[in-house]
Amino acid sequence: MDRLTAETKIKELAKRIERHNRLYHEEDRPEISDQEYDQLMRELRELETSFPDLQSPDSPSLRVGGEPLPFFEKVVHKTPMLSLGNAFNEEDIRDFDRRVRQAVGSQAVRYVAELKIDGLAVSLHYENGLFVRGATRGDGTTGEDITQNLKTIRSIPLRLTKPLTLEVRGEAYMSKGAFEKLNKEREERGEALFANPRNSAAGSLRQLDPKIAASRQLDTFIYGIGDLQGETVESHSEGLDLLETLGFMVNQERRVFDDVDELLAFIAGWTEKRPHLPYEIDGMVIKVDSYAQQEELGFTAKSPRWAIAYKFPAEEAVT
Ligand SMILES: NC(=O)c1cnc(N)c2cc(Br)sc12
Repeated sequence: MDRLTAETKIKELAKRIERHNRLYHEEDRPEISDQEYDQLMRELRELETSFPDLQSPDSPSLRVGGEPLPFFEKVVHKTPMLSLGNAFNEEDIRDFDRRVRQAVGSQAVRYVAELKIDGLAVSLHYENGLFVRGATRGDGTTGEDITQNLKTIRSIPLRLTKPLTLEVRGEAYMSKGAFEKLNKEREERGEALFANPRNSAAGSLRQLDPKIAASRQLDTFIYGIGDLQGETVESHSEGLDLLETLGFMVNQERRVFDDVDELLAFIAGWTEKRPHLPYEIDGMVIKVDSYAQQEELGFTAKSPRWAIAYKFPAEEAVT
């Protein structure tokens, strides 16, 4: 096949596969069988193998994973990935609020409260709207390059809706349902079981063979901007809205609060509702919304003064 024909065929196959992905994953109304879908993917991968420079950086073939890596490269994060101070009760949250208000003086303070997803923290780097590198948190400064594994997660966009250069942070996780299904399959194969969804997500993403990550139902919630070129946002909630517009999966259970009592009621509410979520959370994250106030508050040696993690008490084991 000549190059021009191959280029046309690759574009046509990618378009068809993306349409069937949407029909299957988003609309739950597949039009072709798994075998027919696999055949389309085989044709695309064969052409991309014959003409590697014709593989688009957002090709659907990247979702199934390529060859295993010999090892993971190290990645230095553009800005360090945070670790958060912890709060364990209402008084700790009120102390946090008092410290914040003392530091910002008479200014009004708005908080954003979000669910603290129990998964594996990841950093995703995009250049001109294309996903180019993804890494684990590691020690907060240096992580492992798990780009090929992350490209198999469908909720991670390979191409953003705008050609921006930015670095975002989030959590890769496995839902409770996917975790139960995976462990059932492993039990039937006589394999060791994963202890919990977080371990299974971390274990899946730290495999050198990306086909393993591709075979696991992993998902993401993106919750932070590490570096942003070409756009300005003034607050964390505005940043989350931008992330959603760009095509990232941003958790909907977020709320802004101007009053600490309402914030505490929201936290109490999720303590009750937590077992009914389809994914595991281990607490709530409360952040000062205004970036200007975050700047003013700064960091301690370990973590930001403008955020705190409220940790839920350990869930009683379900007997
Ligand atoms: N929404 C958030 O900020 C959030 C959610 N889930 C998490 N596991 C974490 C961890 C840090 Br550090 S922030 C954060």
